[in-house]
Amino acid sequence: MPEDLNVIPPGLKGNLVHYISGGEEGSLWKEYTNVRYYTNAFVVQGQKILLGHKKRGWGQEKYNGFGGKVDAGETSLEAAKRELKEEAGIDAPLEHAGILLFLTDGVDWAFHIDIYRADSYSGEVQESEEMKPEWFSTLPEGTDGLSSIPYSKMWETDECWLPLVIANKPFVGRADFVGDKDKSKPYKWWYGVLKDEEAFDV
Ligand SMILES: COc1nc(N)nc2c1ncn2[C@H]1C[C@H](O)[C@@H](COP(=O)(O)OP(=O)(O)OP(=O)(O)O)O1
Repeated sequence: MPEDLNVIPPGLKGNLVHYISGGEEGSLWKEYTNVRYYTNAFVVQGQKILLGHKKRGWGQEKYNGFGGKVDAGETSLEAAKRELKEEAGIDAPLEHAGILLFLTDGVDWAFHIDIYRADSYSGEVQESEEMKPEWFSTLPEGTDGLSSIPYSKMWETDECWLPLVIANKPFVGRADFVGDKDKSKPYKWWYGVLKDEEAFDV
């Protein structure tokens, strides 16, 4: 059956090549009135990716990229570079890789997360108050003594889009969660690969 490329969820736009979706049949996307802007950055070097084990706050004990809120007066890219420096101690030539929209219970706003990636960095990777950085293999079987990406210790559905970051394919996606904070579970999700970066137009 051909894909219906007009099914992009509310809050996203893009020039789609293909998508994946899942969740409870017949469930609806949540309504939201506000958006809060965040960043999340990944350094990918050959078959290695740098993740951080979050030590406090939202997503504590999960592995993730490095990022946080975009402060007033900052661009998203400036915020991404600042957060990478604060949380992992490094500078990197970050490039925009994707946009994610996450909704969860208890708030009437959506997380809009600009995803960035870089193939190189400068400085020394260092643990911070917020994150403990750790290299993982991008290969499912691990490589060079590194474990594979610990998807079971990450936000659910990360497995849908992190391979796109690694493969450098532009994407947009949305996941709506139900339940309390860090214990929330996705009930509906959708991730689409875009033809080109210009298609990021949310
Ligand atoms: C499914 O939901 C999420 N999945 C993933 N992979 N990442 C998420 C999700 N929801 C939020 N995030 C990311 C976005 C940011 O990178 C962090 C949260 O940022 P944080 O709350 O730590 O923001 P800071 O500005 O660093 O906070 P402080 O005020 O504590 O410094 O998680």
